[in-house]
Amino acid sequence: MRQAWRVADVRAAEQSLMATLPEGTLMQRAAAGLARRCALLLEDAGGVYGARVVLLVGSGDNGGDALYAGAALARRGAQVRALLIRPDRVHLAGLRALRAAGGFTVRELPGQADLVVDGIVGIGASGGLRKPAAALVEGLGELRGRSGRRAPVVAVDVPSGVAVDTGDVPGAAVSADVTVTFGCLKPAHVVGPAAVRCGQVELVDIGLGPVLRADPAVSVPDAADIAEWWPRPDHASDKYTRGVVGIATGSATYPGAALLGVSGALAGPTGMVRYAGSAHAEVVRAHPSVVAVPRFPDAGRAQAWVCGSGLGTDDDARTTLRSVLATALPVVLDADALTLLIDGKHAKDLRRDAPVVVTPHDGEFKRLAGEAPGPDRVGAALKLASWMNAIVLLKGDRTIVATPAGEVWVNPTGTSALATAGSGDVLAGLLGSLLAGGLPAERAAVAAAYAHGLAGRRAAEEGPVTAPDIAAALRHTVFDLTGQ
Ligand SMILES: NC(=O)C1=CN([C@@H]2O[C@H](COP(=O)(O)OP(=O)(O)OC[C@H]3O[C@@H](n4cnc5c(N)ncnc54)[C@H](O)[C@@H]3O)[C@@H](O)[C@H]2O)[C@@H](O)CC1
Repeated sequence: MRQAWRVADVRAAEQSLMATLPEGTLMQRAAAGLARRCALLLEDAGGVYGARVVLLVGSGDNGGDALYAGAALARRGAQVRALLIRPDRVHLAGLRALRAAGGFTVRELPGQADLVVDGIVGIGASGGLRKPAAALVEGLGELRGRSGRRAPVVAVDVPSGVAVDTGDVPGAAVSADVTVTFGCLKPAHVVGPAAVRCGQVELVDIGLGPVLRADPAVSVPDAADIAEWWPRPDHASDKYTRGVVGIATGSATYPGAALLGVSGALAGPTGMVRYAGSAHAEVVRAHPSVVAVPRFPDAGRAQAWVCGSGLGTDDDARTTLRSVLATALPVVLDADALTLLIDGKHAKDLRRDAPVVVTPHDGEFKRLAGEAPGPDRVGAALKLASWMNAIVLLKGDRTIVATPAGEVWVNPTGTSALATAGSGDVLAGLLGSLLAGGLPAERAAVAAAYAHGLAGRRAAEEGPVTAPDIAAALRHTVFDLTGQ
């Protein structure tokens, strides 16, 4: 897994590390790593010697990093030009180093470049990018160099203009091909529209790890985490010990929601799927292995329930939701179940010991929380999790999982292929199966989002994606992840 820390925690760690080191050591380490990555890019595009490098240099230490890295490239024969955003406020030692290496300053963006280094602003940024930097970043992607190739943009620490702690992009901002960051990841590298602006993120070790004492702001799972967590049967397993998941979604009016939830659940680790609801006949016809009944009280035992999508919002739906919440089992609430929560009539039902996972998209989030997630999606998800005492899976390009205890995960496998009707039903079913299979609720939510994203990508390889394609791709995805 990867983890990201907030600016205040990074600053505290840097300060305690700097106190033990000769002045400037950290910047030298950062600049060396930055220069190395820039040189690799130039080597791929005709070599460092003779390459035209443009540095965009802001007034803080981020600009200092760019200047020192520029000096290192100039020593290898690159033609390095620095455009100073505020010539009256520049990292003087960095500028001296650049000049001593043969680099020089320019007043305007040159017409040609083989590489652009964005050192306008780093973790010291506040608010959106200000003039004149804002105007400067507009045309960056157009610069071309030797053999007409577009000049890659390398962001120093973070792309200038992004909100580092939230991943928001409030205005003009750099879109980087590569972001070279120092010490640890920050939230902007992994969440929100900023993450897309980072391009490929490369972490340079400057020795921060041992002094980074604060809890991370967000964690990002990788395939190894999901493989480790995924419940697997062993020689002693039977259909009951693997867990039984119950699906209370869909209706005679919306049987599709039931079928999709069930198909998501069938791709999970449980040994049996039960269904309770008025789409029972359709469910059995499509999935003969499912034990389906019309009413929740007749459903039999399960280890987790999924309730919501396609259920409707009438009295019967309310009764089902109330019954599901009255169990002592982990529960996933989606779609119509979330709508039923909005009037507060189920506040008492939500006071339960077993976990509740809610899976809103932005519209549902707004109705549940009373306001849209806004620019700080992690903060918003955490607030709702704490308020509802539930795990919140906030759907999006980078789906967020937030817990009432303050943990946050961001899913890295999202794809626009998942933005299709019924996709969330498949996710909820899979999540229910992981819960019933015994995973702690936040891990079940993280693992479900991860596998769901991979399945969406896999399905997209074969053409336009519908929800049944995602469910079908899940089986292969789970096999790839777990070997089973
Ligand atoms: N602190 C450390 O130990 C290290 C810091 N390093 C670098 O230092 C950076 C942080 O340096 P600073 O604290 O000097 O801060 P920055 O260089 O990120 O930014 C500070 C400057 O940017 C201007 N600024 C702020 N918001 C702006 C906006 N919205 N539009 C335009 N200009 C804006 C401010 O006027 C200020 O002068 C890191 O991102 C990293 O690149 C690295 O050298 C590694 C070590």
